[in-house]
Amino acid sequence: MLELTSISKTFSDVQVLDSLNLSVAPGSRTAIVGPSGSGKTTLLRILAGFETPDTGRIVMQGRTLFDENSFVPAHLRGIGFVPQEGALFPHLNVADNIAWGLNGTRHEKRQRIEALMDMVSLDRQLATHWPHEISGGQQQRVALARALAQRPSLMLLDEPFSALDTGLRAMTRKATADLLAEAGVASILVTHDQNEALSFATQVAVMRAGRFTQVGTPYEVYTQPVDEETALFLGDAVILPAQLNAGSALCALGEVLTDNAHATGEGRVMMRPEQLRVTACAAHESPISILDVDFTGQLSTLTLGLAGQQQPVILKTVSQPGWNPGTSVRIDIAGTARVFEYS
Ligand SMILES: Nc1ncnc2c1ncn2[C@@H]1O[C@H](COP(=O)(O)OP(=O)(O)OP(=O)(O)O)[C@@H](O)[C@H]1O
Repeated sequence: MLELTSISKTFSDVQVLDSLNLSVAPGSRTAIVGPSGSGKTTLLRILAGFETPDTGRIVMQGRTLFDENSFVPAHLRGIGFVPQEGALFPHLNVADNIAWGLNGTRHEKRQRIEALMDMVSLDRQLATHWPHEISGGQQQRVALARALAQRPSLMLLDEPFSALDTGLRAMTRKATADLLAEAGVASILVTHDQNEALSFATQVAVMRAGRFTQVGTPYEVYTQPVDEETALFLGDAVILPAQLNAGSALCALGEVLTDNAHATGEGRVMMRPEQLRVTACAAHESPISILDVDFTGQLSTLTLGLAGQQQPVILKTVSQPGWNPGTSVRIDIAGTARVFEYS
């Protein structure tokens, strides 16, 4: 439903977006994730029509929103926008915030406001409350209802959950994803939180310095990241030098199957912590030992000394009894390791 082609943008000689391409399917949820300053908000503002790209083309549902000859202004794009922290009008109550920009008679507006409040699971009694009288999660729902009031085909969400605390954040995120799915509205969420991106989206676009380094399903980008930086950005990873041998590799943790049947020679392999099972064993059974344990409850961070490797391996994993500095451990690897750069 949305096609971006070769979108570039420069601010005072600094290239902020560099030839971006992206397809968004009808009713799908895309997350754009990347470190601060990578250009996520600029892209969202370009899509909304608040900013103009230098070059490129934006087509939504067969209609060209931007190219060298055309520019459709923000209010005619049929795109909803939920900014960071909701940005409600403080001098309007909840109902008037939602009704902002709605046409129709008083009665029609009232019915629509109630339907929208039901849609985002807001108690109708809150209609007369002021933004400062409701919680952060409720404010986000009002902002969402206000954006949905325009019946958009596409919803843009700019870090909309960042001000909420962890539990409420996950709940609001899930409710928003469900709601958009039910309404059949495609959405693009911008976030620097990789867990949020993986959990919200059906498609994740990883952004770095104005480029998409990878676009794929959450599972693809997490398990098959294109490079080490992307791997580490999306979650914890153990990355080790290895001797590759067409489908397997020998690294400091032992022999491991790889996802690359062709790679041979020197290279590097990546494993996610959940692939590694650490079991205490007798000293003669393994050359790997625990140098340090940081117990934080469900998870512990282990610093492991590996024979033949100067750098210790840091591994965050589910806590087990009997882990102490000096304990020898065996590591069993599940699944395949991802191969990076090989000669
Ligand atoms: N109007 C502007 N004028 C000049 N530079 C700008 C403007 N808007 C953004 N930039 C610059 O463009 C770069 C990308 O900014 P952008 O806000 O898009 O990044 P971001 O990935 O959304 O970051 P964050 O996660 O911190 O919000 C930054 O270096 C920023 O300083």
